[in-house]
Amino acid sequence: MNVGSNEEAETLRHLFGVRWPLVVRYVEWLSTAGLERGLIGPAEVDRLWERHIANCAALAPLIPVDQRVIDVGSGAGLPGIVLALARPDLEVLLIEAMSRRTAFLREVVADLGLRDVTVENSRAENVACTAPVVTARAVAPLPRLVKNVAHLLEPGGVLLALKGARVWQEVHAAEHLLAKLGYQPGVEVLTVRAVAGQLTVQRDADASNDRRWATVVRVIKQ
Ligand SMILES: C[S@@+](CC[C@H](N)C(=O)[O-])C[C@H]1O[C@@H](n2cnc3c(N)ncnc32)[C@H](O)[C@@H]1O
Repeated sequence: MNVGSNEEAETLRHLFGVRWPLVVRYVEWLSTAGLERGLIGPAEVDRLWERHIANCAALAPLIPVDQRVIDVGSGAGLPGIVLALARPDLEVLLIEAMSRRTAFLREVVADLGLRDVTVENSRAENVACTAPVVTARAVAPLPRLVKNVAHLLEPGGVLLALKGARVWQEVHAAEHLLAKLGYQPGVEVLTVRAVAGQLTVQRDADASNDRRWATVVRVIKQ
């Protein structure tokens, strides 16, 4: 198991607490059935902790307590299942368009005993419910994402999208759409990393040269 630097490993253990064995089990699911069924590429198996679990865990400090969260395009459960494991106070709905993937998600949720996680096989555009928090990773470029999830957010609700090195290009392409789609003007770009055993959030730091830094775009609904 390659959890990353000592600091990152310590931070993850602290974050997941007593649920650590469940996270290890989830990683086993990803690297066995997830790989066999094509939800995880072979190249990802050795970097599940660093590139996927740690990256998704970075959303945990950005969500207030006892919230309902809709994770759009969950795929193999990233970030939705990681969030549910890190934050048992959250109620999480995983929306995934591909039935093969939702079958996997349902098996994992049942096996891990995640009673506050629900799985829905649908496209986000066709889902009618709303939540104060919507998350997404690697689902669509920001302009398409803000369009496809606007109806899922309650007034004042927050879209948290994990993004990569091209984040600023996506932000510039999306900014002019926000008012028309009912969002507050302006996009925040946040970076999250492990410092002294805690996940710390910074605004507008340059994350492009350090893959360990998770980059999160935050957009707020009016
Ligand atoms: C590249 S995968 C990323 C999966 C996961 N979020 C991750 O970071 O590993 C994108 C996933 O989003 C799903 N997806 C894309 N557009 C969607 C939509 N409009 N509604 C629901 N799911 C969608 C796809 O079926 C796919 O499983």
